[in-house]
Amino acid sequence: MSAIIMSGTQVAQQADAEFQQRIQHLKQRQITPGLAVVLIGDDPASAIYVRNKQRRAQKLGINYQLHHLAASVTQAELLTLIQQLNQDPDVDGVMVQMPVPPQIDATTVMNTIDPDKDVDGFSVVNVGRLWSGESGNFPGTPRGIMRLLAAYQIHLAGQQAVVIGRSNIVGKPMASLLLRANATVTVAHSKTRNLAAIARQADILIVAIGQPEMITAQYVKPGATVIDVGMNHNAQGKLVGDVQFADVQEIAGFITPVPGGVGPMTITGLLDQVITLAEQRAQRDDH
Ligand SMILES: Nc1nc2c(c(=O)[nH]1)N[C@@H](CN(C=O)c1ccc(C(=O)N[C@@H](CCC(=O)O)C(=O)O)cc1)CN2
Repeated sequence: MSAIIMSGTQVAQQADAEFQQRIQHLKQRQITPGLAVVLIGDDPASAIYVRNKQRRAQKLGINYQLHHLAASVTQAELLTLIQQLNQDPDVDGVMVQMPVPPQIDATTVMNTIDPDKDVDGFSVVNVGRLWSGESGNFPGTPRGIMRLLAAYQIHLAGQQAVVIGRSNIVGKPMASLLLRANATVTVAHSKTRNLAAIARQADILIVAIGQPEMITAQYVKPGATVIDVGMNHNAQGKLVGDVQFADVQEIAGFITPVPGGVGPMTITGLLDQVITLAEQRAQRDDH
């Protein structure tokens, strides 16, 4: 039997309907959520992702600022811009699109963004909040995946979850959010031995390794939920995930497609976070 396909596109549309209502409430109180995105250089994939964010944010009535900087921008120039955005009362969330060019130290940049405007949740303050179970800003992709799992009523408590990939953007925060939802979590990576055997234990398998179509049916337990975070171009130039979709959909219970799976949910996770920050601003105004 073929897996149920988890449509990020559809769940993102449903989320936008909820976001519209939340934004309407804010606007009744003269507050418009504000998002500032900093894009450095001309990486074609980043340009597509930023355009997708802009389209959705503007459709919802979010005040969207794009700061497109030259690939040669200096670290000092970038930090000056971030400090200006930190001070701007109309900006609720600030993010710098990754990856950044080699002269930029991404860690310093992330930790220069005010933690309460760090909409990506990449700063050490928000990473600490995430792992210590506090509320804070958490990265968009794992947040979006949690919403997608909830939309398809995938039970998490007590389930075996295996996250393949240990990046700060996806793997580590994903593991933390699954742990917070009471899943039993294993994080595997490029040095993991017997990867297929470990992956086959998963009721929920999250794959974020950046290796086109590496995960075949032999890595998947029958009936498992498979979430593919990969976004790669294969030899024919086609956009594919880290999972061999045609092969794995024959064995999985649920599976995300690429495109139309995790990508739209990443933007949903981000927009949810921006609106939440604007709601917090409204609460502060009340006091
Ligand atoms: N500062 C950040 N940088 C990056 C993040 C992030 O969360 N914060 N994540 C990724 C890129 N990303 C968000 O920024 C992102 C990736 C993919 C999509 C998306 O809409 N994908 C579409 C396909 C798009 C295409 O045609 O290529 C889909 O999957 O359907 C949106 C955002 C790295 N950088």
